[in-house]
Amino acid sequence: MKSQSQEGHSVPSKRIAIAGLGEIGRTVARKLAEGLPGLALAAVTTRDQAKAQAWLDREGIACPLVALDDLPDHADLVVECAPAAILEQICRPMLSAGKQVMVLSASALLPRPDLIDLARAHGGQIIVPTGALIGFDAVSAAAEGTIHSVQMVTRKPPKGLAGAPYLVENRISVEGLTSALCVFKGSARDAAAAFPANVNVVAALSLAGIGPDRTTIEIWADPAVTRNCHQIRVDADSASFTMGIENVPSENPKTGRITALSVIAALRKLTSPLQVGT
Ligand SMILES: NC(=O)C1=CN([C@@H]2O[C@H](COP(=O)(O)OP(=O)(O)OC[C@H]3O[C@@H](n4cnc5c(N)ncnc54)[C@H](O)[C@@H]3O)[C@@H](O)[C@H]2O)C=CC1
Ligand SMILES: O=C([O-])CC(=O)C(=O)O
Repeated sequence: MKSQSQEGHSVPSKRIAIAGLGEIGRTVARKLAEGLPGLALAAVTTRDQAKAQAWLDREGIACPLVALDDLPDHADLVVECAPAAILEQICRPMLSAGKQVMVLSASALLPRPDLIDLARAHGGQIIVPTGALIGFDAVSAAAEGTIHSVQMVTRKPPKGLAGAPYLVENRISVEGLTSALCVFKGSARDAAAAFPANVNVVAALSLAGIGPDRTTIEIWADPAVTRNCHQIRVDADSASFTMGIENVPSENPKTGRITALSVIAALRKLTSPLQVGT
């Protein structure tokens, strides 16, 4: 696969595969198929092959469907946008082959620091995009100095939290709420285990800043909000700042629409002659 450089030379494209053709995967696949400079959609891996093939045909996208283990043969970078449960299956073969994985299921990364060791040992790389959050530029800059605290408050419409393991195990119902209910307060590490598909954002934030044990979060099920709202307060020796984002939910109520766009922006940066932001 080749693409044209600005001088008109033909240069090999970076081959991108997508693992998980759901809300994020479909948007990213569409964009790659339309064209992103220096990047080529090289493969897709998904659970339901027939459904995925039907979608690719409808979209007019020609792209092989491959098995998880075969991803390293097809791609230089895999965008992991699949259920957290298969993070390891996606990362291990790619990282062992010295390749890159863009990880969206950041919650599943926290209990698996060995994947970072694997990347280090083989010259691979895990990239965690800002995803549904904001301000990792400032947080990672502040982390070069001393960050005293990172506190986050998340408010989601109840259906954006329904079914989370912590709610099920503790028999906390968020159905029919008439006022906001604080369903969790604790560390990013515990939140990621308790709400693995709902607050990947705090896992990613903790990796950008002071780690999963010192980053704290409150999670509210709030019937008064229609968006996935995140407020962050950082206190550091270089700056104090507060940041907020109100994400429009996608067809998957747990996932903000901006997430796939963050992936596309991060992919674009990989080959861009101009990079803005940390
Ligand atoms: N870091 C962040 O800011 C954010 C992370 N996320 C996370 O990103 C991931 C993807 O999110 P969505 O696209 O909204 O989820 P989704 O549920 O819409 O899509 C996941 C897709 O993976 C597919 N899948 C299931 N088993 C598979 C397998 N064995 N192999 C390949 N594909 C398989 C499913 O069929 C589905 O199409 C989730 O883990 C989600 O929690 C979501 C939003 C923000
Ligand atoms: O972090 C997540 O998994 C999703 C999220 O909160 C959002 O999209 O706003």
